[in-house]
Amino acid sequence: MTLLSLQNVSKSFGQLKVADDVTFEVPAGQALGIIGPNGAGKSTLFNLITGNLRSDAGTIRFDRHDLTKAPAMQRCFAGVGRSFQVPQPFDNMTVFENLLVAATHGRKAPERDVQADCARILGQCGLLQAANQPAGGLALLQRKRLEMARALATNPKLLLLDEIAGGLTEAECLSLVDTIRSVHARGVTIIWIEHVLHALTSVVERLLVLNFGKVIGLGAPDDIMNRAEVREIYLGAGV
Ligand SMILES: Nc1ncnc2c1ncn2[C@@H]1O[C@H](COP(=O)(O)OP(=O)(O)OP(=O)(O)O)[C@@H](O)[C@H]1O
Repeated sequence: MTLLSLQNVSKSFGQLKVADDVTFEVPAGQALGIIGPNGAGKSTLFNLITGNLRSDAGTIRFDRHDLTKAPAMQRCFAGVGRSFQVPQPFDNMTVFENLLVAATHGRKAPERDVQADCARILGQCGLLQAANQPAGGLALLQRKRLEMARALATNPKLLLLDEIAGGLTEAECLSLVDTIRSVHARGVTIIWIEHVLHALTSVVERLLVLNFGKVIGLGAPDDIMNRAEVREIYLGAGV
């Protein structure tokens, strides 16, 4: 079953076309990676899927519903969850309280109904020890984990991860990859924008390449990375 489908989606900022006739589908249960140079329009694509930005043209369908014109909150209720490139937790709240806020608002559910699930998500994301610490005191890896945990607290069918491995050491990155794998193994569909390629390709089943807002490749990671056009655009001429 197709969970997410974009048909001919376009978006411009003035003269700059950041999504150019983008069409692709993501089957339920799959993990898709998105790569492309800086400024290619990757985060903008997430903003179009989540409703933080409205597309100029095209159709966005999710879980059999047309969400093209739906506001961000409605898409969250429908099951679209996301992490942001720069984590922005509520610094003065504890880690657990951060999850409760995401769960109660993201699911429209009373606190008593989401507490147990928030505790489970803390465990899954390796944050149980930090549950009662203020989020503002967390180191980068834990902030990234909290960013993902907050998205999971909304109970998403589709989880969008925006450069969640950026800035981590190799060991931190590998531990985060393990967590992402465990989330995927529970059946959550994932779209992951990432520059850390080895982390990305160790999780995703397909790669989509964006350049100047256009999809220039979509397929198995090995096939995509072996294409001359992709290597030139993404890794630099002559690679
Ligand atoms: N709200 C906005 N108004 C005007 N231009 C914008 C806006 N948001 C993004 N842009 C521009 O759109 C282009 C695509 O930005 P976007 O953040 O989607 O790229 P990206 O592929 O995610 O890049 P990176 O890998 O550096 O995160 C960039 O040139 C950016 O400066």
